[in-house]
Amino acid sequence: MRVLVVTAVGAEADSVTAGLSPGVPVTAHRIPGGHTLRRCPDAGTGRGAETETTVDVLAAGAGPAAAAAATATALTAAVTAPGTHGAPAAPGYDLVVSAGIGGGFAGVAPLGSIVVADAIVAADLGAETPDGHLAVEELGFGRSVHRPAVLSERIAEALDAVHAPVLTVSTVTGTAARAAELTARHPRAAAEAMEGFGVAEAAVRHGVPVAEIRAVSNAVGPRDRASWRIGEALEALRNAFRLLSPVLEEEAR
Ligand SMILES: O=C(O)c1cccc(C(=O)CC[C@H]2O[C@@H](n3cnc4c(=O)[nH]cnc43)[C@H](O)[C@@H]2O)c1
Repeated sequence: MRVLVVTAVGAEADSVTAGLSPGVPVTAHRIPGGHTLRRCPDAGTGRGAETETTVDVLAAGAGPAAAAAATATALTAAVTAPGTHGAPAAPGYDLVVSAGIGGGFAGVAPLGSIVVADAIVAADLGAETPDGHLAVEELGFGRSVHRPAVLSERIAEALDAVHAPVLTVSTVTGTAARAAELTARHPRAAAEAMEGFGVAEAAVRHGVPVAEIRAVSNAVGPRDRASWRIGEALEALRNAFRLLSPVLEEEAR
């Protein structure tokens, strides 16, 4: 099984690789666009396992556009032989995972908890009107929701995670009013982050199932950067990927 994990920043990618391949050196592979894939060989139980699970981890940059561009590049690179254009040369990825830290909605996802998306929602894609936000579906073009891989439910269970919608925003929520507006529009939302929908757009266009896993570093609401618990969230992310390993291995059988 081949899995691509896309984070925003290097610190998140470090947590993912540490959880998947503790103590095992990862190798670096350059792909177009100036990106580097960190390859975790034998992720999963590895060492003597019957099947091979290879996970590539990519720090794509922050925001949905950077995430979509880098994910599409990695997905294309996986099936394209060097020096050719469009010739399938290798089996591509079986799963793409958007992962990192995120904001948690009050009463649903506390600091340090893990959220696995049951919907990946572009919460600010649409139009603002005097009567409120209109999603692109209501405007008659595009889509604002991607449904994650069926495997997400199993992942949520294994990670003891909240299984609920994760919103993708281009601007981190910084007021109680904005948090309330998002909650009114998406009452089941558990977390917000900035990349999931971009990763999903690329994955869906390549026909690859997608999942999103977030470790909660801060509450969604009035901006208070001093209260962000990034270290704890990165540790929760590492543990989540430790728990994910056997799920991937089981899926590969
Ligand atoms: O400063 C650091 O050490 C550090 C380490 C790891 C990650 C960061 C980031 O700033 C990551 C940015 C990334 O985090 C997501 N995020 C986190 N909280 C929220 C939020 O409340 N609303 C939206 N996004 C959030 C987001 O995906 C960013 O790309 C720093």
